[in-house]
Amino acid sequence: MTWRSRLLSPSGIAAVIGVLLFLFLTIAGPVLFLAAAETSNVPDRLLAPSLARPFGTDDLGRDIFSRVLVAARVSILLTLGATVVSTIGGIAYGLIAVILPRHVRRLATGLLDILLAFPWLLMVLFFTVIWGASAMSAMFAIGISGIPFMARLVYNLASSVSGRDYVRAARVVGVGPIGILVRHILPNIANPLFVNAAATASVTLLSFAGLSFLGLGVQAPEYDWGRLLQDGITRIYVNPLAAIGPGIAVVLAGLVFTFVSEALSDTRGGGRGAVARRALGAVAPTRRAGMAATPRQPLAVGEPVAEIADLRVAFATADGGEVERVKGVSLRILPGEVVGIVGESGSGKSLTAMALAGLLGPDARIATTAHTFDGIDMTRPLSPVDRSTLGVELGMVFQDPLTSLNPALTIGRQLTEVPEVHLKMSRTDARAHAAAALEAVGIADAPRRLSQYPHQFSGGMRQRAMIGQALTGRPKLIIADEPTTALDVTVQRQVMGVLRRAQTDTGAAIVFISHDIALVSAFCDRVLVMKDGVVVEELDAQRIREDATHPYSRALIACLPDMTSDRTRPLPVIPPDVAASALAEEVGV
Ligand SMILES: Nc1ncnc2c1ncn2[C@@H]1O[C@H](COP(=O)(O)OP(=O)(O)OP(=O)(O)O)[C@@H](O)[C@H]1O
Repeated sequence: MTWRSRLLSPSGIAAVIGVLLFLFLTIAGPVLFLAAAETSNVPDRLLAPSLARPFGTDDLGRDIFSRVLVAARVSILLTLGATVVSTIGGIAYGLIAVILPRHVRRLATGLLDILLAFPWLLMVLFFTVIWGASAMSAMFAIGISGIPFMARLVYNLASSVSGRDYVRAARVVGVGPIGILVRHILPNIANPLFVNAAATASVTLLSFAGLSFLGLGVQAPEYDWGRLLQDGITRIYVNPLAAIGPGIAVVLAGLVFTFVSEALSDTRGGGRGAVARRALGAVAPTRRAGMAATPRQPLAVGEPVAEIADLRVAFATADGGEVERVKGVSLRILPGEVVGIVGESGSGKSLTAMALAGLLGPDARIATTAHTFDGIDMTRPLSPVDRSTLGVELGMVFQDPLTSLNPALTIGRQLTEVPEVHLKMSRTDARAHAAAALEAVGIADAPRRLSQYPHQFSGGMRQRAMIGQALTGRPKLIIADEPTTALDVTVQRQVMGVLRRAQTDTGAAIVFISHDIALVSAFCDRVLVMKDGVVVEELDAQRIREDATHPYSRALIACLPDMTSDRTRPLPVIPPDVAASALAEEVGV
């Protein structure tokens, strides 16, 4: 839903009217109503409600309605102040916790959990008692007591985003932790944070009213709605409106905060986009001292563009052990070569490809005897120059472009990153370059499309935009991890055509991962068949039917229908037990 349609919805209109009303009261209330609110007029004391004085007068003859209007400024400013304290504190704590090393992070989240288990109101009372009863100390007490809740929310949201493909991809091209947080994580969690902050504001308002009512908030002669409530409660049986009036103000302001929170929720590209735009300056390749760039030399004839030898990838198990998911895979990709990897789900295809790109997370335990990309030794810590080379020469196309394109940034912003940051182009040149890349993958009206967000693209267009992103550099290798699995057959053909054209235009090598052995053999030069973390067979793509000898490869091929297949019969399936025992014999695992 766009901002426009949100604002025109009933809750949007209510939010706008409410915000304008309370804004007016905050600015003009004390100017317009101060005289009636604060001038004592003893002959008029304790008057009953009337048209002229809707809530009656207090024991000094002051108009209670005017006092409620004047109190709006203090009540709302204190509420906003406390909300800002808890929001900023929570965002800072939550985001810093996400980038801490694992053990310190556990401590930080453990502390949060302890604070969250502690009753919130007790914490507020604790701080107000320590700092003394005043409006400011109440504001900080409420604000600080709200930090753990906000920090937990930020931490959870940021953790869920930090594992996304686009964050991993940003890491590999050298965006530092602060850049990742500000540019890729914060914009994607900003929307729920805004919503939560607005919703928290109504609770904060009630807390202020409560504290002032208890005599721990705003002190006389100052007054907010809570204090007025306290003054009126003593006469509740004589003049109920003296207490109900300030209560109505609290309820109305709370409703406005709730409407604002509803209007903020579910808007795309607005709140998040705004934060993203403000954050654009945060993109910078990480500079690490003491790391020499690998000297750049053209590849010798026959030298692979990427190579990984005896790759083993393991993960820790809950019982403290380790489970190996990739068991000694070796892969050598020559310039311009198209290599397919097929295998059942969980056979280790993606792990192998991610390891090749240096994109596996810190939870993966990786061992290799050699790992190079275009002459860069990937087993060493990479220098900023190496990372820049990777950003320009390595393209990734993932299965789900919705998780690999950053939803908070326009397509243009994402496609100009490599030309601007790594190819050092000016913003205008980078945009023209990105538009050309979009056109190269068959997206019409590219300049306009660059200003759109990923959700405004169809699935096939998003996938083509991902391929276009790879083309904005000078790709030597494109890793396409099941790029067509989520697409229907027609769109699948278009995307395969675009990938093929990208390969012939740039001369890049491609590693193409799929479950679909027919698709892989039609597209690739060579096919690796994987099962249970092992490459069980390597075949010439043109001759897989003739050359396949391994039982698992033969079983995969047997599942393919051909001109002689009886279409009235169900397709054969690979019996798991038979295949497993045959494999055990074959590969000795
Ligand atoms: N971060 C992780 N932690 C623990 N196990 C993991 C992790 N990532 C992958 N695995 C496991 O490693 C195995 C291989 O995963 P991988 O993603 O390479 O499979 P795949 O062959 O690409 O499968 P699919 O075709 O379904 O994507 C799977 O059993 C998976 O559960």
